[in-house]
Amino acid sequence: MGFLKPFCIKLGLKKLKVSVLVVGCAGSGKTTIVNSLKPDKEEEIVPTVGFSIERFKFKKSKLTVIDMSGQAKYRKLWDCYYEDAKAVVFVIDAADEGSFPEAATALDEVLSHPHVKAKRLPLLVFANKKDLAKALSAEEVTRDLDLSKKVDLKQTWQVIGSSGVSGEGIENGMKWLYEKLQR
Ligand SMILES: Nc1nc2c(ncn2[C@@H]2O[C@H](COP(=O)(O)OP(=O)(O)OP(=O)(O)O)[C@@H](O)[C@H]2O)c(=O)[nH]1
Ligand SMILES: [Mg+2]
Repeated sequence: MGFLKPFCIKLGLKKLKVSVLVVGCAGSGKTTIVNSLKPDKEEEIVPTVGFSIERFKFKKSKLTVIDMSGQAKYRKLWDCYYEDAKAVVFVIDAADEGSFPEAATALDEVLSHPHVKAKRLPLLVFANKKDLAKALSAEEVTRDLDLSKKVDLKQTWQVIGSSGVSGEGIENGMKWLYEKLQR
């Protein structure tokens, strides 16, 4: 059945069930992005304590999204979820260049985790808050964080400009991820 599964999913005979891990620095917009994907959107978003698990449909897949807190005191928790994850979403506040060094260190830690390396998990980076005038573009974030050097060439990755507030770029990013997950 293993080799038939991708065909069954493509034909719509079987639903893709995947777990996606959402990480990034505190305040970068992870929960706002996850919330924008949910059919029942929450009015008020507060800093995540520890983590939050959300389950909803995206296209023909059933997504389990693990929205981690970016606060330093909860960072070690991220390590507990790589094993089951099928993809990683890393969110950067593109309007806060001061947060880039911390984001770069956090991303290095993600990419050097044994499960992420061994499974070559697809990595979607949201250069978030693009609605703000001072936000850098996806290309500028890629350059400033030296992403092409950081990410293993064999690992599938993409940087997409997004706004958790307006929703811009999020659907595109998720579509990209969805295509990678079907393989
Ligand atoms: N302008 C703008 N503000 C955003 C955007 N995304 C999130 N925010 C704001 O940024 C703040 C932090 O958003 P959260 O979604 O709580 O950030 P988080 O990454 O989940 O933070 P932690 O849970 O603490 O790790 C909130 O005030 C959001 O309204 C965006 O795309 N544009
Ligand atoms: Mg949060």
